[in-house]
Parts: sequence; structure tokens; C-alpha cells
Amino acid sequence: MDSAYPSSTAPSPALQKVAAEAAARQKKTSGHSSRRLLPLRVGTRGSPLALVQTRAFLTMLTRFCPVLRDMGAFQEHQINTTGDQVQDRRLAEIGGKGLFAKEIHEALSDGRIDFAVHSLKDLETTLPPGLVLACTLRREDARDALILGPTLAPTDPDDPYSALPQGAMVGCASVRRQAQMLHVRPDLKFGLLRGNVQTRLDKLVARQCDATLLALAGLRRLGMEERASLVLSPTVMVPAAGQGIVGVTVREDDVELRELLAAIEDYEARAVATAERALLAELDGSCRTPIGGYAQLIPVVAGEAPKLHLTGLVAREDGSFLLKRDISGAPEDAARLGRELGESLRADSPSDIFEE
Ligand SMILES: NCc1[nH]cc(CCC(=O)O)c1CC(=O)O
Repeated sequence: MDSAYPSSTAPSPALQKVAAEAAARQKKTSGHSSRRLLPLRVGTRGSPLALVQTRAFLTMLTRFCPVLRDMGAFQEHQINTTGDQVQDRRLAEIGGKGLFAKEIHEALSDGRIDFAVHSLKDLETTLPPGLVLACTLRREDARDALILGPTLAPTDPDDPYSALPQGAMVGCASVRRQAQMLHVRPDLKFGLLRGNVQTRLDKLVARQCDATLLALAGLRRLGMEERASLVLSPTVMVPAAGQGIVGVTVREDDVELRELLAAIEDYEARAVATAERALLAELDGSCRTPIGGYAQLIPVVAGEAPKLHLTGLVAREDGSFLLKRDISGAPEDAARLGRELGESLRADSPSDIFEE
């Protein structure tokens, strides 16, 4: 399998040294380690996107760790989650958070798998006790894409929604996407569109709606980037916290695996994910609370350390209220920056939008 990750994730010599040392230590001590080292049992959802992400990660891992030189070192465990099973209702109606991870966490906690690969935006901000986010991978493009139905075509790139006629029906399951569109186009109609990426695209072609929105990262990883009619700037559509980032969870006490996964961590992805997830945790909205969070590391002065810039958004589901604010600071203060921005947004928003 070709990795879906760009070659720029090629390990630096330092990372390769750390990973090789970790692997060598594991090999030497594996007879005494707290668990069998190989095969490593990896948990994943069974959607095409989840499988592409998981297999790309495993391919990357074999490049970093000589002892895992081929895919025979892994056992893939596809786990059907509640979020995958219930397709006819909004996630908010069936409990919302963690619906794409609950059963995977259970398999990790009781030792049926050794680690799990997730889309970070589907991972709740507070993990079950005994589990940790051990690794975040280099962020794919975080932006949302607008996909137009067969009878529509992009018109004005500076006004991406101009392609949508008055009263157009948008298929969407995300209150974040819905609120931001309704705020500028209150005439639009929204219909529930659940299912994996291909299912949603099929429903669009079958004219069950006039347009839909999908994460560019998912389309790109599935080799479907050309289906994006327009890519929405984060200033037009603030992405979901963690969108475009793949994260790996392990048991907190699995020191060997945590050490190996830490060696392939993407520092920038960890910093921006930490800020965005701290913002989300602070707002702690119900699953009906539209919340966006997008952080970037931006060089301020050539040769100086970059600054972390975080944009946060809260809104009412119908778009009648929308508040967007920014904060900047040092990447190592990512968690504090996320919390402070969340406090600021919550203080100046109607309290009812956070209620279940
Ligand atoms: N549960 C939906 C989901 N979770 C992660 C992605 C895209 C991949 C990513 O954000 O890394 C998607 C599809 C979408 O929002 O279009």
C-alpha cells in the first residue's frame, strides 16, 4: 500500500535514531516487556476513510521502526462504532460525543487491541481513564470543501455560496457547517445527510440535495479531491477542531508503544491540536452547539520561533448568532490559549446555546 502521507513526513535522522533505539530496546527487552510486542493489534473504524488513514499510518510506522519492517507485524481490527451503525439520525440525537470511538476505546482498555487510529475531530476531548493520545500525525489540509450537485457549477470564487440558488437544499450532518452557512445565507435549506464520504457523494449525484460539504482531507486521502467544487477558506468556514489530523491512542501504561509513537509525533500537529481541543473542551458545548476551532503556527519574524494563532467560533444552530474570535501566543502555551479563547467566547455568547 502506498502511504497516503506526503513524502515530507519522511523521518528526520534524529527521529529515525530515536525510533531505532526504541525498537532495539524493545527487541532486547521484549521477552520481559509487559506484553507481547508483535503482532501489534491496531483498532480502526471500518469506513473506507478510516482504513485508508490507518493503513497509511502503519506504512509510515514501518518506515520509522525497523523491527516492524513489514505489515505482517500488525493485525488490523475493524470495529463498528455506534456512529457508524446509526445512520438515520443526527449524532446529537444519539448522544453525540465519542460515538465514533466508544467501542474502540473499550477494545483498547480491555486489551483486545494495542493501539487505535482515529480522525482526531471524531475523538472526544476527554479520553476514558487509562487511555492517552500518544501521537498526532502531520495535518492534512484542514479546510472544508463545498461539493455541488450535477446541475450547479462554481460561479464567483470570492463568494463561494453564490453557486447555490435561493432556497437550495444542502445535505449536511454538521451543525458547525450549517450554522456558518445559514449566518450568511439564511435562505438555504438543510437536510440530514449521514454516511461515509462515498455514500454522501452518491446521495448528491442522486439529487437528494443540491450540495454538501466534506472535509478536503478526507476527499484527498480517498483520492477524490477532484470532487471538491470549491475549497472554503477558514475565514469563510472555520474547520472543526482537529479536522485533517490523524491521532493514535494507546493505554497509558504501555510505555514501549508510547515511546515508539512519540518518536514519530508531528510537533506542529500536536501544538495546533492541543489548542483546538482545549478550546473545544472549554466550550464543552452540547453536540448541537456549532463550534469551530482552527490553529496555525505562523512565522512572525524570519528566523524566530513561529507563533500559534487560534481562531474560535461559536454559533446558534440556525446561524442567528455567531461569534468568532482569535488569540495568539507561543506554541508551548497551546492549551492555555485554547482555554482562554474558549472562556472569552463563552462569556460573550448566550448561555442557552451550550445547553444539551
Ligand atoms: N466523521 C466524519 C469525518 N471525520 C473525519 C473526516 C475527514 C478527515 C479528517 O478530518 O481528518 C470526516 C469526513 C468529513 O468531515 O468530511
